[in-house]
Amino acid sequence: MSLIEIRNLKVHYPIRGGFWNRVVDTVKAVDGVTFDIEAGETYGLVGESGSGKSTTAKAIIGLEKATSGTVTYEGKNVTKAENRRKIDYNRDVQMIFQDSLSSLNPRKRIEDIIAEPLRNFEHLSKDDEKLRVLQLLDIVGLGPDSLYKYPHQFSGGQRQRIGVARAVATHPRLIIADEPVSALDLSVQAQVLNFMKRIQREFGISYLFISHDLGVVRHMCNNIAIMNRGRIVETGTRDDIYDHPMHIYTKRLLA
Ligand SMILES: Nc1ncnc2c1ncn2[C@@H]1O[C@H](COP(=O)(O)OP(=O)(O)OP(=O)(O)O)[C@@H](O)[C@H]1O
Repeated sequence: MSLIEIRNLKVHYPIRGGFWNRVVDTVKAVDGVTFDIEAGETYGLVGESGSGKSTTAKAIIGLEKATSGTVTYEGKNVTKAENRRKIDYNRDVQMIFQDSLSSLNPRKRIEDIIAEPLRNFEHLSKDDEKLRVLQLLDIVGLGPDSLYKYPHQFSGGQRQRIGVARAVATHPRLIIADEPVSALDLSVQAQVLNFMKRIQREFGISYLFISHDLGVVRHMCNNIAIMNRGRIVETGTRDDIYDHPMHIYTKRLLA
């Protein structure tokens, strides 16, 4: 059994228009996507802008409703919100976003931002909570003086580390990282990616790693799926995809 199994997942958006506001068309953002992620691996989801990567991620974590298909986590069907609530899914599966400035609440101090998932899922005393937040900051290489600062007081790379600290706060099994380094300078990208790898080794986390950047994916991922127009057109190991691409779309991406 894999950690998570995605089967024939579809997310279709109705487009409404005209005087009666009827459904005039549908956007098939995700149109029948199937893949598995094993415990401890980094699974890459690659494709151009608009191919449906983010929508796939949101449907897996429950930010977007699946039109059809299933998501099975440790053998349990978590496609519906009520089933996700029954097990620890919302604690076990966390997300890191591309744009840390808009995904971190600008009015909250770093202490509160990182403590938020702890407050939702664990009921720690004030002292224990602060200790955990300090440990998490330390893990991502930030000092105790960060506690009382606000997101805008950090660089993009530091903010991404704060996003990583928040994501690992509840000891998740899977982190969905949607273009986690795309907004960063090359030198800072490497730093954040190496952090993510270290945390993966230390905590035994799996990643669903979403990117349009094939260099970054090659550095990070064991298995890769290539997405185009809402569908997966090719899957394989890193070597399969980079050394022997089969699909014309994959060849084009690599070129
Ligand atoms: N709420 C929505 N309503 C209608 N269409 C949507 C909605 N969200 C996404 N789409 C469309 O679904 C398609 C897939 O979008 P998605 O954001 O998943 O792609 P992506 O591969 O993640 O691209 P990017 O890297 O640019 O975010 C796009 O054509 C997009 O315009």
